[in-house]
Amino acid sequence: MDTLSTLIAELSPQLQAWRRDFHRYAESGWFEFRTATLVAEQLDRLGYRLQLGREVIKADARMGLPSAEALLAQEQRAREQGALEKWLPYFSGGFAGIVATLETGRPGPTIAYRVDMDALDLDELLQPAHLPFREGFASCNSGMMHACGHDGHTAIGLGLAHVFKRLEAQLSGTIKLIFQPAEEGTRGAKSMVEAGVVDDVDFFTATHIGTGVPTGELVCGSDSFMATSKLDVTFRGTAAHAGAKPEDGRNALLAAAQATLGLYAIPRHSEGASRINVGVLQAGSGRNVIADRALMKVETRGATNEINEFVYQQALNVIQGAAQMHGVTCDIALMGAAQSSKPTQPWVEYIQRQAQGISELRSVVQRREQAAGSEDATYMMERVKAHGGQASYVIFGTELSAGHHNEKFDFNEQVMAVAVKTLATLALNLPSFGEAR
Ligand SMILES: O=C(O)C[C@H](NC(=O)Cc1c[nH]c2ccccc12)C(=O)O
Repeated sequence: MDTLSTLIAELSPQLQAWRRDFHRYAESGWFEFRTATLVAEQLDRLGYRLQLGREVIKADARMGLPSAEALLAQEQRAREQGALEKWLPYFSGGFAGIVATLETGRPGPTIAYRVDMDALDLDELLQPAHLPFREGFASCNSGMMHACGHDGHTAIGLGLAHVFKRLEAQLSGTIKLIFQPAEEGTRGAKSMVEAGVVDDVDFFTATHIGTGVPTGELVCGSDSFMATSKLDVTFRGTAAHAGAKPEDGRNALLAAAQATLGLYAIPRHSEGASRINVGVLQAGSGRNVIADRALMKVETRGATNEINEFVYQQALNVIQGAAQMHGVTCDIALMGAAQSSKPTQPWVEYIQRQAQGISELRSVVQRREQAAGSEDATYMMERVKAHGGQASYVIFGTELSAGHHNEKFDFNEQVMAVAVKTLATLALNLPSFGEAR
């Protein structure tokens, strides 16, 4: 066995232990306080140069930030669950982002890896049929569950940190490990980009596990993420007696209902796919009261930024029009956004060549069209590309016990070792980038 394989074999139980710990203490977007302190501690012990919190997250570029009270309550919850006091102040207030840098001292490019750390707003299934429950690592935080594999991504990031440190003598240039908060709802990446974390990156790779890709398969360039905008809309009207004085009311419920139908009537676009979804609609307070308040959670998507922008602008018109129709006000808050992006071909081909040497991978696919999902890593990819760098988004296939964002979601943990091995190889062989195939 070569050194890398030996190292990975030694690391495997640790990958599982990290993953299970993060899974058990699942933390939703902007609440990743405990997770981030444990990650920082590991990286610090290994000797990485750390940039934490506000240094890597631009405060006013954060989207969909929970209330200050919620952030404070969750920080306290994290403290009670073993968050490390030493690191907590850096992340306080919704700043759980980390960039760990390894300068090898030898000339060479900067290669960066991005993983995300957040859980979903979902209750995990607490029944013996579900392996995480059976084995005692189901989420102990109600309404928060790692149902998209980010617990595995975080463990993979730590695994890479260990491997690079052990094989430092074989590396050149600079390695950057980026641990991002709040990917769900596409809220966190932009704030890291605006803090400049990828401005010096020559080669960038974001990683996901699962997403329907079969076990043992690697997609080297996940294609065509949709641009997206996430909106919270609040309609405010006037409550009134529904029998005695309905004419005094200003009906927020009707405005929201009207807006919902209008949103789904936004035209398709000749140049590519688009999506609209009203995922939440809440209104009213009582049967005989004209509803004075309504909340809508909406998302738009488009195959290109332009198509998403078209849907988004139409959506604003529909919402404002519906509000005007019923004499109510509307507040529209942008809660998240992502761009469309495609990986750069030379980097995809390099990843493919490297992956062909990884015996654990049974199938290496150059590109795969995404099934109309979105990802805010696209902000990082586009920034790297704008500076002349190379970027891709890779997917390591793994068997799943249920689909992503489902309360029975779980993955085969062996995928983590395969991912660490493949991703580490990209940096170890980087001097061969650009060589003839
Ligand atoms: O827009 C978001 O909130 C991001 C979220 N992102 C993902 O779910 C990641 C993802 C992208 N494509 C797939 C396909 C299957 C599972 C997961 C994904 C989405 O598209 O709803």
